[in-house]
Amino acid sequence: MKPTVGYLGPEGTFTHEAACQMFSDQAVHMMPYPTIPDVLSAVDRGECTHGVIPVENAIEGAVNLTLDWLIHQVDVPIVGELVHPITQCLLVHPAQIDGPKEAWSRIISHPQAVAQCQLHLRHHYPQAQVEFANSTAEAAEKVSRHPDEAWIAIGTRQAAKRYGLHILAADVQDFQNNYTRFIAVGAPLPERRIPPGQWKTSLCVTLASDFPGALHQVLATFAWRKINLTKIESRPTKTGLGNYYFIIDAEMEREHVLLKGAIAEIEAFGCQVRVLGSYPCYRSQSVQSLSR
Ligand SMILES: O=C(O)C(=O)C[C@]1(C(=O)O)C=C[C@@H](O)C=C1
Repeated sequence: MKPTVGYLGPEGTFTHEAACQMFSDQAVHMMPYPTIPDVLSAVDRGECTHGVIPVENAIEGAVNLTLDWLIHQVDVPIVGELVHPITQCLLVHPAQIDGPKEAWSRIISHPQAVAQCQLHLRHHYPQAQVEFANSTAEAAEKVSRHPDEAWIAIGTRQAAKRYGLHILAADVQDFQNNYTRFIAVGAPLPERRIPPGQWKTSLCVTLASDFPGALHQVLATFAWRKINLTKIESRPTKTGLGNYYFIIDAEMEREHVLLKGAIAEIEAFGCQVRVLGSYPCYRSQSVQSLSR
């Protein structure tokens, strides 16, 4: 049976681009879901073998919804990562392109996309109201259904094609080098033709309470073994003010003797460690040929 890959849809999202890249070497069934929790729940209850969701953006930082759902709501391992370039485009209905710049009344997109372009939007469209959507492609699809409205969606070039929209401006994010890290969750990823750039293990560490210097101690455990950490993020445990988990990404396989030793040492001084996944990391090749 073909693997089923759930992703944050509809077709034409950045997540869709990332999912097509991750599974470009094999026949899979692509299944769009309207929200990140829907993707994760579908994998958790076995409706999909895999799920692809965003986890971190170079401009806006962590996608908290993804982290919180992985920690609190589901038990699905991270099995792969893809770093994918993000080019934000302003997409409008072809019936509206001749109007004056001041006439654009609404800008619709995913909150992450709006945040990545906020300076551009303030400068060029200060009059426009912002409306949030579940994804950039959902916004594009909405604009396509309203030919009489002077609305702008922020999204992908692929969404312009799929929903018959005109690209008013491309590359409108406020900073160049805009990349998003996407993760695959669920069953192990089939081997890809291109070798991974690196291997990471994501850990969720709960510090021992009333232990001065606990975080320092945790970090020292990695430092003296020379284990490279690529990210550390704190998220509330949701049990009270000031209580946090630390999500730590280490550049090493879970089975490596040094990482096993580090985890054992952290647990020995009273902290809890949950392995969220140990996985290969890839970079996007090209986003031109996305046809699934
Ligand atoms: O809405 C989309 O197109 C998505 O894939 C979501 C998402 C995100 O949540 O970060 C993905 C990449 C971009 O950073 C903007 C939006």
